[in-house]
Amino acid sequence: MEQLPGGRRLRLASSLGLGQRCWEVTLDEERGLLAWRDPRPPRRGADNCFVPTSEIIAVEETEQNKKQRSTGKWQKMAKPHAFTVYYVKKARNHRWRCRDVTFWCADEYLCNQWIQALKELLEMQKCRPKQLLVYINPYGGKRQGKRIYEQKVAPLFSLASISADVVVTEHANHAKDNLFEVNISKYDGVVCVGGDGMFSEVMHGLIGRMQKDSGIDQNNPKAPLAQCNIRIGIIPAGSTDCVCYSTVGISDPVTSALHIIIGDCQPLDVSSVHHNNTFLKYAVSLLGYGFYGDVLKDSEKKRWMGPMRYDYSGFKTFLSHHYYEGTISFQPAKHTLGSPRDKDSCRTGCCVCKESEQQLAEQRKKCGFKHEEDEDEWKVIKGKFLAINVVNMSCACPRSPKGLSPAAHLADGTADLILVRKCSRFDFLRYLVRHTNRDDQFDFSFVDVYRVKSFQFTSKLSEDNESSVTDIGKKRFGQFCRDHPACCCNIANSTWNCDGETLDSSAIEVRVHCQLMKLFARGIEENCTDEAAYSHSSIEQLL
Ligand SMILES: Nc1ncnc2c1ncn2[C@@H]1O[C@H](COP(=O)(O)OP(=O)(O)OP(=O)(O)O)[C@@H](O)[C@H]1O
Ligand SMILES: CCCCCCCCCCCCC/C=C/[C@@H](O)[C@H](CO)NC(=O)CCCCC
Ligand SMILES: [Ca+2]
Repeated sequence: MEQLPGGRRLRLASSLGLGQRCWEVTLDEERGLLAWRDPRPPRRGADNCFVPTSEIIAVEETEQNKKQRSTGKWQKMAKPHAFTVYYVKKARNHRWRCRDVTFWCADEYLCNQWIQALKELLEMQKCRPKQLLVYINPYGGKRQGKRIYEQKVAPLFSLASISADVVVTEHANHAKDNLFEVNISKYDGVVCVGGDGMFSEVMHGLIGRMQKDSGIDQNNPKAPLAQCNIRIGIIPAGSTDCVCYSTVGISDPVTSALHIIIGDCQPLDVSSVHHNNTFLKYAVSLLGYGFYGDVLKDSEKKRWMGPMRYDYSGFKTFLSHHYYEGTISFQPAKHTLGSPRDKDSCRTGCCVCKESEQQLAEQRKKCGFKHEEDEDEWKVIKGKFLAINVVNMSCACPRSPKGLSPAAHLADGTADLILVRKCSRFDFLRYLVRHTNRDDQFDFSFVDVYRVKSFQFTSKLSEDNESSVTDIGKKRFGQFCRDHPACCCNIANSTWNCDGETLDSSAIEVRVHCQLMKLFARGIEENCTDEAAYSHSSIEQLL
């Protein structure tokens, strides 16, 4: 074993037993890799194996009578001194699994040396959580939250020596209210088991608590908000699971649990939504008026259908083909790199998001948390819209694998504003189908997209009501289109879909807060399988 001057281990290399043969096993702290290689000349199927030390989940001394994971049979081990390393194995489509490998050592001293070196390495990973607060929504999605946590997640947390205080929610807002009361400093993170609605609850609890503790008035739409540094982990068990899918690349409970265990960190933009100087909600994925608002409103009555309710209400809303009149004002994002029509998407280590992080740090240095007057120009658009979507992230989900705005960034301080103007049913269907395939969904004459940092909307109905509150005729005719009774123009307002929750007001004011919170995630990885991420030559070098 080589030593660093301070006595710290740099490289541990031994010949250890694995299966029926001896393998060369190397732990290189400097390169952050554990690798094992069959020293015999390569043959088909035989391979070098390696795992980044940051992706080791646990190391355990192996009991002499070890139950073999693969066969489930009890097998008396031939050699008495062994240790097992549990690690992340990256499979296709961003799916992660926990795998283990058991190495046999010639003597107890060598075995302990390896266990100690690996345990010290794990101790050095300071970003890993030790104590978590877990909220489970037993009624989200297919109502499997409790089972998913108990069978798939809790065993992994205990393997990684993470302790968890678990709350199974008894009613809506249970988690949110609870977060205002708990001793939050006790925890290294909060985990929600459920869908986007459950995530939204936990996020509101944490951001709200943070503002309360910092004396910030959430009702002031211009107030700079205090960043929330405690990370949230999402174990997907909902109907859409858009936040999980867009930040991890898959909606899979085991994958998410492993991102939590290894302590990943992904900053996330959050939009604040206000009406008349009153705080309404925060949003991280979709703020949708028109189509997505109407789908949500209809689907809420059909919760008993589970995730299928969105297909049913989506179809119904599509047939109704309502459009809505209103005025949109927005401030275009000027200081960020990138545009919604970019071909490249936000990926792990995204340079657009990094640039925004630097700008944010500089701005904080310059004016702290003081509000800086924003003089940037506003653009105004009036029109008739089938859908108005404001997305802080791509909104990729299993129904729409590249999302509503494939090039939107998770942490650049901007949102993409997508305006779908009145068009034929056939054209709207063509647009919706492009949510599900690779074609450019902005390449339509009736679709416009802008990257914005703030946004306002007023419906024609509320403008009319405000400008002529005494016009009794208008009020009496309420919901009907007097000019064209057979058309799809809806004099009633639509509803805002805010991350899957409805908003009470149609007139809203939205501001994007750059990187207001953090998730246990790393964004979507470009080369997601181990084989793609590490070239064989770099492993050859190590061994
Ligand atoms: N015990 C509970 N009883 C009833 N409602 C609850 C309970 N716990 C949480 N909720 C509420 O249920 C709502 C929906 O939950 P969740 O987001 O987990 O599932 P979903 O709506 O099926 O999935 P998605 O949001 O991904 O479409 C949340 O807004 C949350 O506030
Ligand atoms: C003929 C083919 C048409 C196919 C159209 C498929 C379009 C799917 C796009 C899905 C976009 C989801 C955006 C995310 C929204 C979430 O914040 C929200 C809460 O979970 N989910 C919905 O509102 C649920 C919205 C579900 C809409 C159907
Ligand atoms: Ca963004």
